[in-house]
Amino acid sequence: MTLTQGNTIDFDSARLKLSENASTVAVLPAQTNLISLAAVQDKLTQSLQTSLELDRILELFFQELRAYLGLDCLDYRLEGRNLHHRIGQPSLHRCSYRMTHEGSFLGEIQFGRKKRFTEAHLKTLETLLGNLLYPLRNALLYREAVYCAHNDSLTGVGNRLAMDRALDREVRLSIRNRSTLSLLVLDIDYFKQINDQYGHACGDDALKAVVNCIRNCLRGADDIFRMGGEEFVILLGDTAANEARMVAERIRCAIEEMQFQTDGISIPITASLGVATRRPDEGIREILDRCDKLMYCAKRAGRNRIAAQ
Ligand SMILES: Nc1nc2c(ncn2[C@@H]2O[C@H](COP(=O)(O)OP(=O)(O)OP(=O)(O)O)[C@@H](O)[C@H]2O)c(=O)[nH]1
Repeated sequence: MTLTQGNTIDFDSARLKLSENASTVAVLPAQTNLISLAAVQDKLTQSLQTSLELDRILELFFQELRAYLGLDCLDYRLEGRNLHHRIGQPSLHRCSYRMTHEGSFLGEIQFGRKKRFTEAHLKTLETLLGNLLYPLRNALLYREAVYCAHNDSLTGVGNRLAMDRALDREVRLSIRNRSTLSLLVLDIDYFKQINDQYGHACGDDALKAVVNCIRNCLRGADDIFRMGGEEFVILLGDTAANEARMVAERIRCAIEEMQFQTDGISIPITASLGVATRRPDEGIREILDRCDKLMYCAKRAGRNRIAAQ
C-alpha cells in the first residue's frame, strides 16, 4: 500500500502544523544522531547559498537528504507559476508538505522512498526543510525578477531586452552554423482607433488576443517579442525566406479571421508585416531596420498585407 502523508509547514510561526489526518510528530528517538543532523544542516546552509537557481537549489537539497534519509525522489510543484521539478524516481512511500512563509505559498514538496517513513524520519525531514526555506524563497523571488526583466507585463512575451539578447544569440548561431535566420516585424493596423473607440482596456485585450493568435501560428521554438506599443518581432530560427513568407501570411490571415469581441461587439483587427531573411553581411541592427522598413512598406501599400525581401 502506498503511504502518503500530507503536512503543512508554516515557517512564520516557526512550528509545524500537521493537517487533520496526519499523525503527531514523535519526539526524536534517543538513537537519532543529533551531531550528524547538525552537520547536515551546516552543509545545507553552505551549499544552498551557492545558487539562486531553483533547480540547482532543489538538486543540492535532494543530494543531502538522499544521502542522509535514503530518499529516492523529490517532487516540487508550484501551481499558478507552472513550476514542476522532479528529481529521482517515484517511490512507494511518500510524504508531502505545503510550504508557506509570510502569507505566501512557496509550493508543495513531496519526498519518496522505498521504506516507509518513521516518525523520526518525518521529524528530521521537517527540521531540514527549515534550511530550505530562505534559499527556496530567494530562488522564487529571483526567478520572478528575471521574468519581469525580460517579459512584457501585459502580454507575457519577451520585451526589448529579451529580443536584443535573443537576436544576438540567433545571429551568432546563424553565422556559425551557416543557417538561415528570418525575422518578422508585425504592427497592428489602426490600433489607435480601437483604443479611441472602445477604450484602453479593450486595446489591451486586443493586444493579448493578437499575441495568442501569433502563438498559435508558430512552432514552439519560435520567439515573439513586443518592441513597444502594438509592434511585435517574431524570430524564426533556421527558417529560409519562402518559409518565413508562408509563416507571415499564416499569421496575417489568422489575425484577420480572429473573432475578437468586446461587450458582444465584433471588432475587426488586421496587421501589416515585414519579412526579412538575414543576408551574409547583416548584423542585428541592419536586419531589424530592414524588416521594420518592410513593415512600413506594407502599411503604405494599404495595410493588412506582408512585404518581403
Ligand atoms: N491599449 C493599449 N494601447 C497602446 C499600448 N501601447 C501603445 N498603445 C497605443 O497604440 C496606438 C498606436 O497608434 P499609432 O502609432 O497611431 O498607430 P495605428 O493607429 O496602429 O496606425 P497604423 O500603425 O498606421 O496602422 C496609440 O494609440 C497608443 O496609445 C498598450 O499597451 N495598450
